[in-house]
Amino acid sequence: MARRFAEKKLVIASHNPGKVREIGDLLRPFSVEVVSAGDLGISEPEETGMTFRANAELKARHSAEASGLPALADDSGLAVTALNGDPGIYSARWAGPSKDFGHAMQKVEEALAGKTDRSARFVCALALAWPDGHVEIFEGTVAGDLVWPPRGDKGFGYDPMFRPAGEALTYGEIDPDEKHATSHRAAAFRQLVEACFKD
Ligand SMILES: O=c1nc[nH]c2c1ncn2[C@H]1C[C@H](O)[C@@H](COP(=O)(O)OP(=O)(O)OP(=O)(O)O)O1
Ligand SMILES: [Mg+2]
Repeated sequence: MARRFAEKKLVIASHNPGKVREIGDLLRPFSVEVVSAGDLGISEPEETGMTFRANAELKARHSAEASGLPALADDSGLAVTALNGDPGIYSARWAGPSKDFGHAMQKVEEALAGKTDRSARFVCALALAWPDGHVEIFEGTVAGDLVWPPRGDKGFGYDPMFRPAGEALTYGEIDPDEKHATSHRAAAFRQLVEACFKD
């Protein structure tokens, strides 16, 4: 049995403003006060894990220990089929220290040159850690394909080149509420809510 969340306050253990915004939106229906790791001055831990789950867990533990509050971390990325799952857990690192996703998307497009399979998926692992060391982890994915050139500025990261299956628009173009209903983050979040937040 998963541990239920019974506290009033939660740290969003992310330094990515796009994610903090999306996770804040997803948590809005639940009466929990949220604060981000950045707001609390918590450092960004080194992401030494080899899986999304391991990195989500280490980020959540780091913020829970630093704050004494439960903490929710997200480790996510774009897995491109023809690139054997790259950039995967290295999705943020492909954007370099200046977090330039125009550059990161260009790198993906260059790596895809000459390949016909443009399918990809976004993966999201969410880890909820309590200060006593207990952790719950959930994973979600969304399938789609990659367009070029990138389109739209409503999302973040690789959103402008990702078109979810069955959609004409990219995640950069669609309404954020629709992304929240269908994304990898939403899929992981539904499991988290089912296991930890529902009465
Ligand atoms: O919905 C998404 N739409 C577009 N791009 C996305 C999405 N979800 C993850 N991504 C890409 C960009 C992000 O930078 C990287 C995750 O890397 P990841 O280490 O998990 O996050 P991060 O370093 O940006 O922030 P933090 O670790 O503080 O939570 O994958
Ligand atoms: Mg990161």
